[in-house]
Amino acid sequence: RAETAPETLTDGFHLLIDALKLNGIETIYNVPGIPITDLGRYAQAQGMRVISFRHEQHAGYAASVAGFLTKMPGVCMTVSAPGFLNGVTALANATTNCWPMILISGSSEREIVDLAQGDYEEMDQLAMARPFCKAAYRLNYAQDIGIAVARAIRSAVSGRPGGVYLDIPGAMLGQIMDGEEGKKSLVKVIDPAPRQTPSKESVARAVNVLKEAKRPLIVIGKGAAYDQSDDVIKELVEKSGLPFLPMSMAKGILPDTHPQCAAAARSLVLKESDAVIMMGARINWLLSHGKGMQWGEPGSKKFIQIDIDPEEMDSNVEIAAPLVGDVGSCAQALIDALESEGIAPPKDWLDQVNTKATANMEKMANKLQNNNDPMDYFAALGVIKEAVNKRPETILVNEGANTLDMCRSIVNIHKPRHRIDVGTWGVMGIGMGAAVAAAVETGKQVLAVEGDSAFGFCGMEIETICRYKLPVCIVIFNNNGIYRGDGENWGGGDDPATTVFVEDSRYDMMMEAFGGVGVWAKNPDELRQAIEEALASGKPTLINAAIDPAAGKESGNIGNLNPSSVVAQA
Ligand SMILES: Cc1ncc(Cn2c(C)c(CCOP(=O)(O)OP(=O)(O)O)sc2=O)c(N)n1
Ligand SMILES: [Mg+2]
Repeated sequence: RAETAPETLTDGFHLLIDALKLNGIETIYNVPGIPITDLGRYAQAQGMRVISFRHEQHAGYAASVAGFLTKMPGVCMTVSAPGFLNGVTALANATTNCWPMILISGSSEREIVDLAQGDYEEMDQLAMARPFCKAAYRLNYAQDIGIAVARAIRSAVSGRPGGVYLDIPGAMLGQIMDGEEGKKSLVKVIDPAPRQTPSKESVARAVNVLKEAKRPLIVIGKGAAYDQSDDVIKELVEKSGLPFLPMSMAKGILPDTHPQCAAAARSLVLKESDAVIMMGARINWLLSHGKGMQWGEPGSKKFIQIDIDPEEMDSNVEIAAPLVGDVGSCAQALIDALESEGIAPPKDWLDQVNTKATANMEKMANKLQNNNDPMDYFAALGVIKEAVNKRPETILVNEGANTLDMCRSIVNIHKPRHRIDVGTWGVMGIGMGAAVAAAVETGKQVLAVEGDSAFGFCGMEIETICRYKLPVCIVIFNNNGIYRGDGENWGGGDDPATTVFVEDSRYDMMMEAFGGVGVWAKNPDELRQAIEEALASGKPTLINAAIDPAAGKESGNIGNLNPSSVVAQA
């Protein structure tokens, strides 16, 4: 084969890039290193966007958020063993969130791994990845790249989306083959995530439940946001006249200011509703598994569940009307069926919900207009709320405990997929990877509202944000603590047991070190001014917002999940 003229030759490096590009994947989120450094260079040379991070976990979070935003698998590329393991956290988080992502990691040759002969960064990565993802494949031959990439894409986005691992031994990249043969070996995936329509019987069953309901509710989950069937969802909500409760990353499919939004009356609608449509929302810990006092008397409501995965049904509570299919197809089927049944909207119930929601919003509004010194969460979030209301195109990224829980209920979202947060796991450290992906994939301005502890998990990526000059404004709610410190030692003291950070840490100076704009905001007016300038300029900015350490509560709204010790209290 040596006599073949070089220009007709290809190799594993170039076939992998060709396969990704053939399937519309234009961006790789990575950390370069052996054996994938040249792969990244060749990808750039062939016009792909290669975004290099400081740690693979955040490259992986970025890839998974790209998957959530685009319905195409985000690609994270890492070196072997430690780099692969750093990416696995993001791969597992993507799978838990049902976001499509492909982790491509360089690896050692099988024959060395299987004899445990101690290769550079040797690890049986394929075996290690399997428990944390939807599917895992290993490439041994360059001619298989086309089919392997096709399989990885289809596994990532079909059915319930999730993380997929693709293991690429270094030697495979260097394998050569005839250029024409190589081209023929590539596969363009056809219809990787086919629409799945619900059966007529299942739709009729769901309509029967709604016919008897006096106080129905729609809970909209991030699965519905992912589905991008925004108009159909809006039509179902508005034609049915039902109140809707958006889960945090479903906010904005219909604006939080919509007259049927029940977010501000969450306790009322969960307790009093007698039929609940779960739309791309799983009944898991985020909804107390559908049990307990917040759901009213046991058996007091019937559940209709829309999910792409039939096995999700009855996972926590009995589902009276399972609707298996993609959100868009199920919503359309319900619209058609409700129209033919002529079910009247539950006007009295909606008025009751609206009255409660309006009263709660007024109560909250009064708390947001304060100039307390030191600043508290309410005042700081009042500024964030105004800023997003003024620029609804801004994509909000959010993590922390109080910073997360209070922001979720106070800051309105007006557009679909414009709020990205900690997802199903409640993982800290998602923020900077999410901010990079949101800016890179959409080109929009990003506002990342971070607890100071949460920021600590991903803070080094501000250098990545500055290096690519991304339109990201980071606001750190700096209450000097992972929560609030441990009470009696509040103030930092010299007791190492405290969970208090260095008081008044100057995170803003970190940003200036990388050429970004750094601001220390000590009151709502300074915070407002700094955010306004950042969103107007689009410059990478970090605003260090001083928050009263005594504000908020440990673990935000989920402190009840902590086990308690009887002995300690004795
Ligand atoms: C990877 C990881 N580690 C630890 C936690 C536990 N955790 C941690 C460490 C939080 C930080 C809260 O502190 P913060 O400064 O980010 O927010 P507030 O001070 O505003 O509450 S919130 C939370 O659930 C987590 N969720 N994820
Ligand atoms: Mg904090």
